[in-house]
Amino acid sequence: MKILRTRLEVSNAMRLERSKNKTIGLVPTMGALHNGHLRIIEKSKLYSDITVATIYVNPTQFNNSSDLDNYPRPWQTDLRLLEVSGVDYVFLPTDGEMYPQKVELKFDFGHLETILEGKFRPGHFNGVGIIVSKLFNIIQPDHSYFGQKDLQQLAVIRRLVKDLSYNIELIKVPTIREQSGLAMSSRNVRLNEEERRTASILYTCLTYAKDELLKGQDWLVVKEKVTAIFMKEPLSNLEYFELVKSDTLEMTSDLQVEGLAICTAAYIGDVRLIDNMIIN
Ligand SMILES: Nc1ncnc2c1ncn2[C@@H]1O[C@H](COP(=O)(O)OP(=O)(O)OP(=O)(O)O)[C@@H](O)[C@H]1O
Ligand SMILES: CC(C)(CO)[C@@H](O)C(=O)[O-]
Ligand code: BAL
Repeated sequence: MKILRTRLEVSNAMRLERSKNKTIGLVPTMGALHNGHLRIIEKSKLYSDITVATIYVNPTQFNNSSDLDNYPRPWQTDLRLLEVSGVDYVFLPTDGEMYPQKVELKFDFGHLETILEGKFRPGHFNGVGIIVSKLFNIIQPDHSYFGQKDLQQLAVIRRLVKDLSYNIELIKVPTIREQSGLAMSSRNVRLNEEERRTASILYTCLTYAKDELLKGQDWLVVKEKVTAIFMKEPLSNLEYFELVKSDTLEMTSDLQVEGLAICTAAYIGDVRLIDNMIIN
């Protein structure tokens, strides 16, 4: 595994691989790697000839400075995990390398900016759009891999690829969970034991709601019951629990729509977690 720290090192390495007719798979991450990331890398290794993982905690996508300060950064462990998982290259840039100057560019992702994560994390998707475009431009991958856990992020990036005519195939990897159902997430390391037990409430409510909807229960009734479950749990604070179209993320309450998902975000203690579940 080669560690690349500058844009120049990346473009030289990628030029070499392309001259050998290798396809390039990009796995963007913010580090603090877990089995969700490792599953994405496995998928890339199966489908792309060369796998490039990136580790960069992108400041422009954080709408909350204490979230940025507290984001875990166990780089040495991450590098060991990447080495063992057989990644070919890891790009580990500094802030100066990614942002040699302040970016004032603004994306407009339409309704995706005003609902769910877009609504609760103002500016977040603009920052994601900026960093993902930069990574696409620097690495120029054939394929890029993203987790289903960040379903709205995937919809944003799908739009970015279309709107900016990137010739990149996006590949979605299903959510990997702990035994309790809790979706693996780098922020889980900030949960204490009691919070970690409580955090499975997201998965429990998603599966409960899915079962109820599949039995034909009305969405608004289900949502009210789930809200009541969260209200009874003092360590939790529900931000949203919404039924959406899984490709565009538009909100709906129409169970006849094909391709539905439920998306949720909640604080457990002071850690904000997100999750989602495909319904049909
Ligand atoms: N449990 C998971 N299963 C599958 N993919 C995941 C999972 N968790 C994260 N990913 C994906 O890994 C990629 C990198 O995500 P990131 O480094 O932000 O990790 P994270 O666990 O989502 O961290 P956090 O949610 O705390 O920011 C993204 O495409 C994300 O969707
Ligand atoms: C795609 C990403 C690496 C961009 O910083 C981040 O949003 C993430 O880890 O999901
Ligand atoms: N995994 C999503 C990145 C973020 O929460 O900022």
